[in-house]
Amino acid sequence: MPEKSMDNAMEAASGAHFSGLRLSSSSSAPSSPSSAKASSVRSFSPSAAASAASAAAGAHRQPFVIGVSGGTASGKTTVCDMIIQQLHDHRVVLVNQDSFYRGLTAEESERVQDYNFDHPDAFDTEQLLECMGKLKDGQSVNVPIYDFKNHRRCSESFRKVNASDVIILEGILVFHDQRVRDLMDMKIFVDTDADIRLARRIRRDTVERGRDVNSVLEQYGRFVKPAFDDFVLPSKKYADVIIPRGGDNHVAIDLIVQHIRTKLGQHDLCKIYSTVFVIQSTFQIRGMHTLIRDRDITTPDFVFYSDRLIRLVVEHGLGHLPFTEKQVVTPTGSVYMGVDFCKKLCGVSIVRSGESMENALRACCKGIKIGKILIHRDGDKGKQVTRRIKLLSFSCRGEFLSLE
Ligand SMILES: Nc1ncnc2c1ncn2[C@@H]1O[C@H](COP(=O)(O)OP(=O)(O)O)[C@@H](O)[C@H]1O
Ligand SMILES: Nc1ccn([C@@H]2O[C@H](COP(=O)(O)O)[C@@H](O)[C@H]2O)c(=O)n1
Repeated sequence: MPEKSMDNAMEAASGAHFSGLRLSSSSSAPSSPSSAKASSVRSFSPSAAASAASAAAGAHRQPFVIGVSGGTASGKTTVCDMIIQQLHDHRVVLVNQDSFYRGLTAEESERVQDYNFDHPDAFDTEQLLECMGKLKDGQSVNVPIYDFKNHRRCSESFRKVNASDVIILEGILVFHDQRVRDLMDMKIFVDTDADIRLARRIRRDTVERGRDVNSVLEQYGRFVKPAFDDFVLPSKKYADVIIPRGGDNHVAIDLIVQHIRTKLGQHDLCKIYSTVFVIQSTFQIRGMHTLIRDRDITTPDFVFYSDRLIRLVVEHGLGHLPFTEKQVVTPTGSVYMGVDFCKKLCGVSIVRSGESMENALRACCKGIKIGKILIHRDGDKGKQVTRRIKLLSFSCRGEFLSLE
């Protein structure tokens, strides 16, 4: 695995409360220097780097899917554009539910003023699901382009949408069908006053969609408002986040973007490196990370809280080691079906990097043998760096936990 990319990924995902560990099992002594830097605790194996690298190469990263719903002209598209703009360092694509409006029959086209474009049946939801499924699977898709002036899809042109880190699905009824909702990692409802929406709709439909004011008002009263009350508003309950005032609400959009960034960080890391485990953050953990980052902390406090954090990482790392089943008889005579720790466990700490973790490992594993590895870097800034590895006074067979 390219060491740098692993380090960078860790760094990017860390925030103030990240603790990572990478594991693999080995029964041979350490031999490869190439995987010797990156995380906090890991068992040492020459194959670890290779398997993680192949996981990185072959792994398909699941995109983060965001649904954005709300009434007509509430500002859904505007909010999506703002999110996309602020997530500029991620690949984000927008899919509009409008693209999946069904084509009208000749009869329907003749009496288009009687057609209800706000009813769930107006959309080809099966096609939408197929398209979203492909995108989630990492395939690119051709999305139809809808022509609002002529109420039909452009038959000869499509918009190619590539697989991406983030997929935003936007539309008045994207929360209506449970199968569509189930695709979403986050649901946003844009909540804008009905009068404002109607005013915007009149302006937009007359300027951009080739309508006259009368037809907009007629359609609004007959179909748009009733369907909003019957289908759109009831789907608001599925939203995780409700944004009042749409695109004017910069605070809400900032918070949403921050949340997506955090999710993408952890999401990516664990997907790319299948042997990376991220310890669940708690206020205790964040509190300790805050203390040790405070430049005014005293040395004894720094040591105390670092040790506590290290202990958590070591405990967590041990939890990923193999075990065997074991039964014991309790003092009251009942049988307890438990597990036994792995028998042969050794620690290897990287000199000047993992030694601070040795005490925690000793405290957790009675009598554990800990060896040391010295990694010597030759080379200068800007020049090629080679590493020489030296195993200092150690012999042990079994599971290795490397501390670095
Ligand atoms: N915060 C806003 N202030 C003023 N006009 C807005 C605002 N948000 C959207 N609009 C306008 O209202 C219309 C509908 O907005 P849009 O984002 O396309 O809504 P939706 O996608 O929900 O139909 C567009 O013409 C847009 O320029
Ligand atoms: N041929 C069509 C298709 C749809 N509409 C209206 O579009 C609205 C949904 O789009 P928004 O951008 O406003 O979310 C919906 O309310 C339909 O009435 C249309 O007028 N003609």
